[in-house]
Amino acid sequence: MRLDVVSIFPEYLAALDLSLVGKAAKSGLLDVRVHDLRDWAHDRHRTVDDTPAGGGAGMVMKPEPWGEALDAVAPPDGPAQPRLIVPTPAGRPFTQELAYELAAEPWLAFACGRYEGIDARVASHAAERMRVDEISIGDYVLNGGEVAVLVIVEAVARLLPGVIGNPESLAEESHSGDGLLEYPVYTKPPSWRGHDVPDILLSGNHGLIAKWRHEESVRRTAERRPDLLAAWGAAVADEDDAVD
Ligand SMILES: NCc1ccc(-c2ccccc2)nc1
Repeated sequence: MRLDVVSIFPEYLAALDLSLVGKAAKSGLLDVRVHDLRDWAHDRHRTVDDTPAGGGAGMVMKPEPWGEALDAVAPPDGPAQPRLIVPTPAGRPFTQELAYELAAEPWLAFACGRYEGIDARVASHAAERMRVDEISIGDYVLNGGEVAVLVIVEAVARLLPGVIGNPESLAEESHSGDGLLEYPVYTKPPSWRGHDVPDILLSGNHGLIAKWRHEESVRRTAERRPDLLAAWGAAVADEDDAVD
């Protein structure tokens, strides 16, 4: 997979050289290219923003540098086009399902907005030649899209074959397998500062351990994410109906 990121703070994306994503890049599983939007701002001050049309507070990112940047990253007459991801509070929610969808793409490009956002014509013009997804990683406002890109890239990269050591661990995670939150995990020592590992986990009875873990997932989901529990309950009911 090729990943391009365009930002006015390219150094923010240095984290992509670390850990899991960094290893995937070094092993050739990922081809990560970070670009400075100001390389396509040609005035003396390399200006990338201007006042909002219609007035209002803050500044908006100008379309011209973005248009040139996207043309340079993904030439319009090129053999292929990337799927363009634009992190924004106004986007559709980023989910594990969408992470799997993006992990199947050969080429992703990320546009990191700053200020009040990017002139809307950048996305609509790009959509004339590439798929454009405006994506939100949650209902809060950041100062820019870079942090969201790090979140999306990590969630996607770890799904790529060969990136994480044990693919089996993907199945038991929260938001992956059965739609419930993950059960609590423990390791040694059996007792630590007066807190003990639940006895069942030391019993060696794998059937009872699996039952306890499922019950803990259901308990946690009910406590923290009743929305997910409702969806899980409906899915289980559908499965039961299908079997009947
Ligand atoms: N859903 C998280 C998120 C993503 C992007 C932004 C953002 C803020 C300012 C400018 C451009 C993007 N804020 C929140």
